[in-house]
This record gives sequence, C-alpha cells and structure tokens, in this order.
Amino acid sequence: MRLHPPTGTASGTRRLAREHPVALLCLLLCSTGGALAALALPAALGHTVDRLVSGGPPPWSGLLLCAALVLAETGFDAAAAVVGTDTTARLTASLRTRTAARVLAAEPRRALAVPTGDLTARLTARTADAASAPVTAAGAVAGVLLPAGAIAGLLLIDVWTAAALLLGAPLLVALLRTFTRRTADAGADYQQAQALIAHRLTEALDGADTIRAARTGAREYRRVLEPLGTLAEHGRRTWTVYGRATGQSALLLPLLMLLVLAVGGVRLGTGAIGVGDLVAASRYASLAVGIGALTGALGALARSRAAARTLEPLLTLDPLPHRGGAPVPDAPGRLELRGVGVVQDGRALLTGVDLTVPGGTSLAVVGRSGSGKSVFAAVAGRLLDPDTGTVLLDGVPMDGMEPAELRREVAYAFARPALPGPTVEDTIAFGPWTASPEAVRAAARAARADGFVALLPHGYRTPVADAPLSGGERQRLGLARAFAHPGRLMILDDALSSLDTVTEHHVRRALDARAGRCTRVIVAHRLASAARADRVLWLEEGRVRGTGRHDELWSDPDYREIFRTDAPTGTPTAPGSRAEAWTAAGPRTEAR
Ligand SMILES: Nc1ncnc2c1ncn2[C@@H]1O[C@H](COP(=O)(O)OP(=O)(O)OP(=O)(O)O)[C@@H](O)[C@H]1O
Repeated sequence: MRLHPPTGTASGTRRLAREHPVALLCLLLCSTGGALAALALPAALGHTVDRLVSGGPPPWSGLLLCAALVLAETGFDAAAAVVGTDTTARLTASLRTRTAARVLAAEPRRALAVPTGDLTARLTARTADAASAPVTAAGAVAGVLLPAGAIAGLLLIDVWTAAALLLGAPLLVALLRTFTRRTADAGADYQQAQALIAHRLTEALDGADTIRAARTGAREYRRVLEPLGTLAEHGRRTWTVYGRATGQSALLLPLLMLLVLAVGGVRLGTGAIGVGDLVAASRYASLAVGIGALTGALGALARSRAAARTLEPLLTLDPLPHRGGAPVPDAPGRLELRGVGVVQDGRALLTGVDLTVPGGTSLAVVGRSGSGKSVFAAVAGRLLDPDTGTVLLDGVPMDGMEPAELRREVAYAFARPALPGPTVEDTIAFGPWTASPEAVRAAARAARADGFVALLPHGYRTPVADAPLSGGERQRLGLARAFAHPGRLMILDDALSSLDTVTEHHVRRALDARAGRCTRVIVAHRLASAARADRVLWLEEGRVRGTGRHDELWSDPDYREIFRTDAPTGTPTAPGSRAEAWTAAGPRTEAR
C-alpha cells in the first residue's frame, strides 16, 4: 500500500521535554535548591564545630544556620517530589493522548501492523515509562550537582583529601557506565517479552469461545505463557545488573571513604586542617560517593529510553494525507473508482477497478470469500488509500476532501461493530457529530433496534456493558449509528450478516428509503442483497469479474455459484429467493 510522505513534526517523545516548562523549571530549581542546601551544610557544620572546640560562647548563629539548611534541604526535596509526581502524571496523559491520536489518525491497516496486545502495552505501560524521563532527568541534575559540588568543597578544604577521593573516581564512573548500558539492554528485552505475552493474551481472549469449544484451553495457556521463561530471564538479568552494581559500589564506596578519612586524619595530625575541616571533609566525601545513588536515576532513564523507542513507530505514523481541494458540490454521492489497485506485502488485493456508482443508487458487492469485498469497502470510504488510481465522491478526489467533511459524508457499518459510549443511546449517537435523542430513536427504528432496546432495563439509558446483546443486536446498533449520521455515502461491510431474514427485509427497506439522497454500498453474501440492489459489483481475486443488474449477471453459472445453497439438489436458488446461502466467511470486524 502507498507510503505517505512523512508529515510528522518533532519526535513525539523528544517533544515531552518542552511540555510543562514551568513545572520542569520549578522541579529543577527545587532539586538544585535541595542540592545547594546539602552542599552548604558541611561547610556550616565544620565552621560551627571549629567554634565549639575553640571554647567561648555557644555559636548560636552557626547552629541556627545548620538547622535552616537542614530544613531547606528537606523542604526542597519534598517540593521536588510533589512537583515531579504531578508533572510525570501530566506528561504521561499528554503522551498517551498524542500516541492514541496518531494511531487513530493513521490509515487503519498501517496502525494495525502492531498487534493489539502490544499496542495496548505501548499505550499504557510504555507511555508511563517514557513520560517519566524529563522528571527523572531533572532530578538527576541534582544527583550530578551534589558529587561535583562535594568534590569542589573537598578541594577548597584540602587538596590531598580531594585527591584521595578522585583516585577512585574513574572506577566509579566506569561502574555507572556499564550499569546504564546493561540495564537499558535488559529493560528493552524485558519489555519485548511482556509485549509478546500481552499480544498472545489478547488473541486468546478474542478467541475464547473457539478455545473453549475446541477444549484447547491448556494448550492456549501454555502458548500465552510460553515467553514467561524469557521474561523471567530478562528480569533476573536486570536484577543481576542491579545486584552487581550495588555490590561493587558497596565495596568501592566505603573504601573510598576510608581513604579520604585516613588522608584527612593524617592532614589533621600535621595541622594542615582543623577538626571542623575534617568533619566537613567527611560529609563532603559521603556526598561525593553518593554519586552511586545516580544508578537508580540512570536505570530509570534507560528504561524510559527503551520505552520511547517502542513509541516512536506509533508517533511517526503518518495521518491520511489531505491534498486540499475544491468543496464537494451538493449532490447525492456519486462514487467513482478509476484504475484502483491495492497491494499489501507484494500481493495484489484489488487490481484495476474502474466503476461509477450513480449518486443515490445502491451497489451490492458480491464475490467469494477473500475476493476483496472488504478491501473495496475500505477504499470506497477512504479507510484505506489505494496504491494506484483514484476514488472520487461527487467528482472530488477523496484525498482532496477535508477529513472532517469526508467522515461526515461517509457512514460505515460493520459486521462486528465496536460499541463506544457508556449507554446504548450514546453508542448510537456516537459519530462525527452527536446525534440528537430524536435522531437516535429514528435511527434505531430504521435499524430495527428499537424493539430490543425497549426491553432493556433502562431502555436507551442502559449501560452497554449491562446490555446482554446477541451478534444480530450488536449489528443493529452499529447500523443504527450509521443511520443516525446520514451522509451522502453509506457503506455496509457485511453489516446485515447476523440479521434474521425478516429484520433484514425491514432494514433493507429503510436503506431503500434513502434512494436518491444517498449512495449505498452493501457488501453482502446473500442473494437478496444482490437482487435488490440497483447494480452489482462482482469481484473475483481482487478484480472486477462483472458489473450489472443481478438478473443480467444471473445467466452466468459462475455468478450463480457464489450464491449456491447447500440444499441437497445443489441447484442454485432462484433470483430474489430468500433461501440464500451463507458463505463460510467470518464476520467483518470494525476497526479496532
Ligand atoms: N491487511 C491485510 N494484509 C494482508 N492481506 C490482507 C489484508 N486485508 C485483507 N487481506 C487479504 O485480502 C484478501 C481480500 O480480503 P477481503 O477481506 O477484502 O475479502 P472479502 O471478499 O471481504 O472476504 P469475506 O467474504 O470472507 O469477508 C484476502 O485474501 C485477505 O487475506
């Protein structure tokens, strides 16, 4: 299928750092303030100790300064925690909304290239991981400031004690680098295994009835959990990396402290520094070796980076392009396909489709299972862009129509419609505009849904989750939604397949009542749909095998074969007969 030129702006996750600048600045100031207070404390403490040991009146001002610095450090840390949590929550919400919007705006088949379970994991857990990066990074600034300031403090007190500390610095830096790299690798592998389990679980939940009927529950259980071993392995790997880094720093850091104190002690003995200096030097040394605390922040940043990498393909999905063009003239929806072809993974799904459906008429799309009917339906309403050729509505190429207008003018109904909206009424009203209560009831009547809705505990106000719906009832709600949003083109992709013949007859009459005002494209397996349509498009292996009126096409035995019943005689059903065949085709599902 056609690859659209990239229209995305800056990478979605990189954009995060530019969102909520005030909150991030506040966080930075709080972290920096906390770090500066922590750095000033040893100097104040050393000075106060010197005053204390030198005798004389108690150094109240020094003691008060120390208390104030402790309070300031605690206050800044608390404020940083509150601002950080709030900002991460906001960034997560923003990233999730943006990613979901990209997925929904893209050509459905392109977005659906990521399996459902994986997509869910990315939109939930991965967005939270990725969105924590700016706050973690802002916090890490203080994590760097503290050791750097502590080394500067040590240098000011005594060069030799500082040199003792710096002796071990290269080892510490090497430790941190290895830790970050290994955590990032282990984190990415862990997330991949998680996504695979999520994907298989979604598949299993989708096919729960099939699994139950085939009694393959135990096998399915094993299949879903099969990546658990890999997941555990990557989890163990992460903990091993953490454990090793903690163990190494537990050995290295006290040794460094010991070295600094030993050199400080010798320098105190020679009179180069005072007691207060030694107290301050020991505090600075412990702040400097606190660089090990950065490991947590670096680990979190590595996880965020791995998560951000999984979001990039979604955030760079191109929306359906819009060329901009003339307004669509007021007309009943003439649909034209000129040389339309669709290719997926090198396989032609539709080839050279040329067709004009006069405005206000109906077209039945028939053909064997897999002949390309749904692909045709997707192209006809621009759920999918063709790789070759053009689709026009009332003379205007669909990719030149303003997207909101296009969605207002084209109504879809599917075999297994999604039912968004808390209540039945909201579900029918859901669409490019919210249909009025009167329109909802009229649409429900047209789709023959009013009868069963009236029997629900709260009628139209019944929550969809509490409404036990059969397949046919779900289809009727999907149809009602299409009726409630009348445009100039209505596309029913197998949307009558679960209706009984009487209901189907009434729905067809409601569709016929739109003749002259709206073009109707009806993908169908039943003979009655073809017989009733103004025109039939007969597809075979993605090509037009024939077009014309049903009774004209009926003379072709191959055409009759499409509707062959499984009656004992094996003879085709007469045109218009209600005893139609139900092909082995599975129900068509509304885009996720
Ligand atoms: N996203 C896709 N990727 C690859 N192949 C696809 C995709 N969508 C459809 N196809 C293939 O295109 C062919 C036509 O599919 P389509 O769903 O249009 O058939 P159909 O005529 O509607 O069948 P049915 O009557 O069973 O619903 C099938 O062979 C199908 O496997």
